[in-house]
Amino acid sequence: MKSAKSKQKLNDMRTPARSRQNLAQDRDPVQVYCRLRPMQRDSDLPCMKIVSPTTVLLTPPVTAFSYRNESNKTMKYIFKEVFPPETSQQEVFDKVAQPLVEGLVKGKNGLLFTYGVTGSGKTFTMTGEPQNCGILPRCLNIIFKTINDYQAPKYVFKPDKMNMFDIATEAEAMLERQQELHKFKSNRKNNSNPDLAMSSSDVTKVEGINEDNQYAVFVTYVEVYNNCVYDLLEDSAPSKTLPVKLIREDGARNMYVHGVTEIEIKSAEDAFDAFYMGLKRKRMAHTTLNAESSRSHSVFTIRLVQAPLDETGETVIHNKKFLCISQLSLVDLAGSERTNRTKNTGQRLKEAGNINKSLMTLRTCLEALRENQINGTSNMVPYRESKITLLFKNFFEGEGQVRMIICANPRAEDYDETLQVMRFAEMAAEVEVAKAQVVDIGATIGLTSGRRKANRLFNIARENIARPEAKDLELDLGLVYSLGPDFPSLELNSSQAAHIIKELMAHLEMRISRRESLKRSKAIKDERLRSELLELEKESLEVRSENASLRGQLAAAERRVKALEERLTATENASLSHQRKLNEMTEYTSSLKRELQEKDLMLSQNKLDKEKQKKILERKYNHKIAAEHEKAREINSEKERLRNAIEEKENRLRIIAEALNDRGDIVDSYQKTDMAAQTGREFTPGSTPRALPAHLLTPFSSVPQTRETPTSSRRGIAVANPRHRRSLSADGRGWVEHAPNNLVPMGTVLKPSIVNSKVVNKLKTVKDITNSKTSKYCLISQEQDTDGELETKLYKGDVIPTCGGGAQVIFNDVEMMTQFSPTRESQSNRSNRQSGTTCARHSGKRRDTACSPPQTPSNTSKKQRVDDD
Ligand SMILES: Nc1ncnc2c1ncn2[C@@H]1O[C@H](COP(=O)(O)OP(=O)(O)OP(=O)(O)O)[C@@H](O)[C@H]1O
Repeated sequence: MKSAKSKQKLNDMRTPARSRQNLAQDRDPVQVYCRLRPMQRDSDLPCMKIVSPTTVLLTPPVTAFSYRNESNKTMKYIFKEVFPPETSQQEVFDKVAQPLVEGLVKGKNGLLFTYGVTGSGKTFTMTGEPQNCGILPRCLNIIFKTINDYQAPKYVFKPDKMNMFDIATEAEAMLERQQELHKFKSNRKNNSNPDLAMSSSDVTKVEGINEDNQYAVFVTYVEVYNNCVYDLLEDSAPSKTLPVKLIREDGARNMYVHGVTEIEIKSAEDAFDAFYMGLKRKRMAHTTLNAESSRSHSVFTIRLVQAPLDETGETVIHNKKFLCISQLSLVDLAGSERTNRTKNTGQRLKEAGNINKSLMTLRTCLEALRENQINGTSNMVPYRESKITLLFKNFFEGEGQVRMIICANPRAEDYDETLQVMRFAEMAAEVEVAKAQVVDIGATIGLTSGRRKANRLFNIARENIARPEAKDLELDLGLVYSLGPDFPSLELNSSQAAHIIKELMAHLEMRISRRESLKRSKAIKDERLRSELLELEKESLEVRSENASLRGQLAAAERRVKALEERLTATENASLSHQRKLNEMTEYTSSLKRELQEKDLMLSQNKLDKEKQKKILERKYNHKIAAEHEKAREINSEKERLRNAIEEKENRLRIIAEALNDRGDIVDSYQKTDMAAQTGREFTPGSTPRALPAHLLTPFSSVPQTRETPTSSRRGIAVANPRHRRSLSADGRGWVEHAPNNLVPMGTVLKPSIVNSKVVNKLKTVKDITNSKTSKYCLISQEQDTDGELETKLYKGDVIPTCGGGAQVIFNDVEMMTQFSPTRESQSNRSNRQSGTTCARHSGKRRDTACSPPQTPSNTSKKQRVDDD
């Protein structure tokens, strides 16, 4: 029984180039070469110059975009080697690709890709032209030249569709070969392009092949077009669209194209057939820059399967664990291009976008790898963002050799794109890849080397012995089972009979003893053989039972794998649709974001406008408030002034009232006389009294009392003097007289006469009060008192505009006019008087009513002004 350690060792040997995250391993940088193509026209100006076998200078022409935008310096780029335009295809192959083929044969993985601007010679370098073939045909030629003598019969190794290989028995392989022969005869297709093939005499072998192994070559050819993988070797009608293939990870964490057609190739010609068939399917499109431009990345992969021969050196060991699979991927990347220069539109523009995006992802991946390697970080490398990088993942994370040929067109016209390519190359050269280890599996499992050679010699010898002319050959067969030389002559003659018999006896004795010893040896060997056979039988039984249980496990595992595969396919489909949805949502989100940004912009603009308006309004408001304050101050000072005036008047009135009380009886006669004297006629009802002294006619009068006049209130009231109308009613400001409809007409001089007023019976709209003309408000009401006398009240106030645009009325005056019937007995001490009208004004809390007894005839109204606070 093998230990787990030795099993692991075998596993490692089986896949020498599988991914291993052993960072401590030796590493090699990605080797970057540069190949300049010849100039197309004599008139073309160059922008590149080779200054040494490893260095080129890149000088910006004045027409270049970068000339204007960046410092127009000449840049120096160093490569592993720079190939001038005159370098032959063979030279490029020898320097770049042959070491990769050597590695392939020794079991190492290799990746070679051509990178450059469209039309720079990538396809020329990779594929070449008729009679001047490129790297790919040369690789195929040299591989077959090298392994030709060591190839396994066809169909011994069979792809298991999961990136691994099964080993068939010789009989199974033969059956398949016969079936293929039958099929081949019935529908033979010729895909080959003789021009692409090379004469095998031109080719040399590579060194380092292990002669104790058997080899088989398999090829796949896929293209990555618009970030989808297509199988170019798929057996389908050329007119049919190829299905998209998925990239998966196998058990050893290697990426592979699931379900890709992997063709076993037995000669370089077969390989060209396959390649040419794929080439025909490759999408080509015309662009303005290059008439035969590749619109997709194409990946041609050569897988070399090798298995050690058994100890006889005759057949391979039928154990998958001992298989060594190495691959060489030759990648012709689509050209990077500036879309505005190619003038592509529609589908071509989309292709260009996808090409540039995948190249950008390749660049990003290499940058991330380099960062991780330099800084010891383990940042995620975005392999999954593009199919081409996902497919290359193993090369960068596992072991192997990665080489890149930067193809450049030295003409000045291409400078801007070439500059980007050079920067990419500079960066890629700093990425390191782990070195692959070479392992001889046969030696590891205890097989001696030279088995194939020994077997060949043995076969030659056997053939030679079988030949008739070989009977004379003296063969040293070593220790063989023989009883010795032939019997001596048995012819007896008398003279020598005794001697002959003696000789014969000796010979027989020798033969007998020899036979005995051979019998003993045979018995020992029989015994040994028996025991070995028993041992083998036992082992065989164990193996058979183990085999049976393994078969059961395998069947279960296969069922599981199938179920998992189905689930995986479903998940991948779902993932694809999710990815599509995600893309749509991302697009939608970004459009929403754009909208949001626009709205944000508008909002901030509005906000700014509003803030501006707010500031203007604030300024206006502050002015208004200041004006209001000013007005309030004015009103207060006016109030103060009026209060003082009222107090003064009150004092005077008090004095007058006191005087009137004291001299009540004098007044009548004095008044009559005085009035008669002034008017020169009799006082009649309805006439206007005019002759009262000025200081008594009005409380506002400032005329001093020069002579002794009675200070009776009766004398002081300007009952009939129209000049002494109530000042507030006649101040000429805009009034609103708000009076009921059915106001009893007074028709006397005491009727409130308010100039510049507007009479309304009903306040219909706010504008009745809130307008620029109205500043005073007077509400008139009439009612009968308990004695049935008519009482008219005038509530007066100031109309003050409010901040909100309305108005408030501050009542500050009440004027009352009461009509006394001449026939009614007054309860007061003036009850003997016939009739009269009193007038009172109220304001604030204090109500100070003083009704003078009527001095005038009954139809004359009498007005008295009582000023309050
Ligand atoms: N080193 C060279 N020597 C001679 N001719 C060359 C060389 N390199 C390129 N050419 C010619 O230039 C033309 C364009 O080359 P090619 O098709 O290889 O470009 P490309 O980089 O593969 O373009 P694309 O990316 O568009 O496929 C071809 O006709 C080819 O023959």
